[in-house]
Amino acid sequence: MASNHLTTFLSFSVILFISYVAKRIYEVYFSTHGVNKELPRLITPFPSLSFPSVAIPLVPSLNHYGICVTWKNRKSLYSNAPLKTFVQTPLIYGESFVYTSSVAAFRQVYGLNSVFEKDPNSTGNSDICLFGPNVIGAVGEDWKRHRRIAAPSFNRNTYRAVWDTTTKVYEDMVANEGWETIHRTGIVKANMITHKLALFIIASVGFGLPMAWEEPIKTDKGKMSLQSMIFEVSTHVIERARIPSLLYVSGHPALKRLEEAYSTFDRLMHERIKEREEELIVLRSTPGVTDEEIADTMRDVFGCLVNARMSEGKLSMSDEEIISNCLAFMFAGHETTANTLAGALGLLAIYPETQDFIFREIKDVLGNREPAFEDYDALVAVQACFFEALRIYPVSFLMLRHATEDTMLNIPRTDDPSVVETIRIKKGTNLVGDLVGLSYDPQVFPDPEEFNPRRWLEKIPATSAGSSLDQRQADEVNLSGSASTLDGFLGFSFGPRTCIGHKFAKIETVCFLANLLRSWRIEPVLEDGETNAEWRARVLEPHFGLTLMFDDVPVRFVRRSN
Ligand code: HEM
Repeated sequence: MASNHLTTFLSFSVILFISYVAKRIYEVYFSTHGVNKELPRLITPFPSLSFPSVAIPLVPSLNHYGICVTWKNRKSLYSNAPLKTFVQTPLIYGESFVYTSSVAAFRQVYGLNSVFEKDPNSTGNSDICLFGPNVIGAVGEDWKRHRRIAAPSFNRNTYRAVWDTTTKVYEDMVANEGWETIHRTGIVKANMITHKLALFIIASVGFGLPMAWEEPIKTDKGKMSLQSMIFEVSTHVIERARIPSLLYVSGHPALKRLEEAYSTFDRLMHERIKEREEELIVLRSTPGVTDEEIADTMRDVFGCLVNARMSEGKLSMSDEEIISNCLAFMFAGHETTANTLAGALGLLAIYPETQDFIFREIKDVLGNREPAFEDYDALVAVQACFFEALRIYPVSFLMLRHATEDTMLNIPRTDDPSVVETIRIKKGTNLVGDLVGLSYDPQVFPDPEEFNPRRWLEKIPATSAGSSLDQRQADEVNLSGSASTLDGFLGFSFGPRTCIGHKFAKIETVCFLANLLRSWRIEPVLEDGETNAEWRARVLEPHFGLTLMFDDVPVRFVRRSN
């Protein structure tokens, strides 16, 4: 009797297995993958943007490159793709994804009136919304509401605060690290200082929570310090979203830390919303106080959100949504800026002549005075250095969308750009904007592995930090489709959902680089007999999560004599 059951069970399992294999074979080899054209295909065990792909160690011989498929294959992925578009087809599990690195396709997918949308349930989007909807994860009308309320927070006052705070953090760093009087520092982990910087700026300019360069992990009352709390919250969003709450009772130290950080963050944010609202009520009822004065008091991004919410009425954004947007800014603004700047410092270390070129520009612009916010515009080579580092390391490397209706993409052929071909795309198809593919396209960026900030010099638009558009105006320009995005530079995306913090990030990095490079030369810390190229391959090979990241980037700062 028992053996009969076993035989039935086994036969049933075999039938299920064969049906699954047959279904996979059909899907892999005979389905259209949502497109009407025969596009080059990359067959991998799983989709790159899926849990198994991230969890299972890489096996390049089986085409299992995980989430860094585009990085690992950046020299070859599009060599047989005349439309700079291919289909990734997973063999074992999951749906196909269409990848494109074509600038023309980017403009259609991310531009105005596109039918391609973010999927609010996709990995990353749903995680980042763990406190509630926010500007990163929301779609449709809900996203418009978040963006409309959040955009005015990114204005000239904010940018000035970014500049001033960055200068202060730089000075704190030099004083606290004991670099004021020395000629040559010890080994500096560039990624550590850039993470600290980015965290401080977002905490201070974002939430009005200034931090000190040296801060203990615990307060004297044994509680987590502000710095540790913000660091924990901004770097462990995925873990917080994914780890089931039941596991927290295990009392594992890492989970305890996470729980403490998130509950403190939640409590602190609620308290601060209340404080800010009370402050605003007093201000608004004070005779003679102008809107400008109110805006000036509510200078940080968080204050602007509370102010905007009060102007529009409570229903416009709940407390949870304000907190969720703050988490979104912390997440989106911390790792991205820190890793781009770490990459820039690493590249500058191995390109001394580029450093000298940038140093000469800084000297020409500033002479011997300190850099000021108004200098941003003139520091073109420093800006170019940032763009080039972001091109080489596009931290936000994949931008996922799905087609909300049947649509098409018109893409010029690489071998004859006068011939434009149409790819019809079915509703529901997943599309990935591949920023690594675009950044390493030799047609757009000749000699793409070369760190060459000069390639951007003529493309940097003549707007200044002082006179430039605030984010609301920038949004309007983007919506009108006339944004003067640097040709081919889409590291901050394009169109209505372009990065809301792009100027925030640029001003922070340009200010930091201008301060650092005017006083110091950066050198790589090489191992015995190591060349700069070997150092680059060892140290500047990124790894990948929701963003592109670096481990230790060991450099040394040597004081410039003039
Ligand atoms: C080097 C630094 C940065 C890079 C490379 C970067 C890149 C990007 C990219 C590519 C997107 C579009 C993603 C997509 O549509 O799938 C984006 C969106 C976004 N970024 Fe950034 N970002 C940076 C810094 C910042 C900063 C400093 C903030 C905030 C303080 C920020 C806040 C956001 C937000 C809120 C969005 C979502 C906008 C929306 O969907 O309307 N980012 N960023």
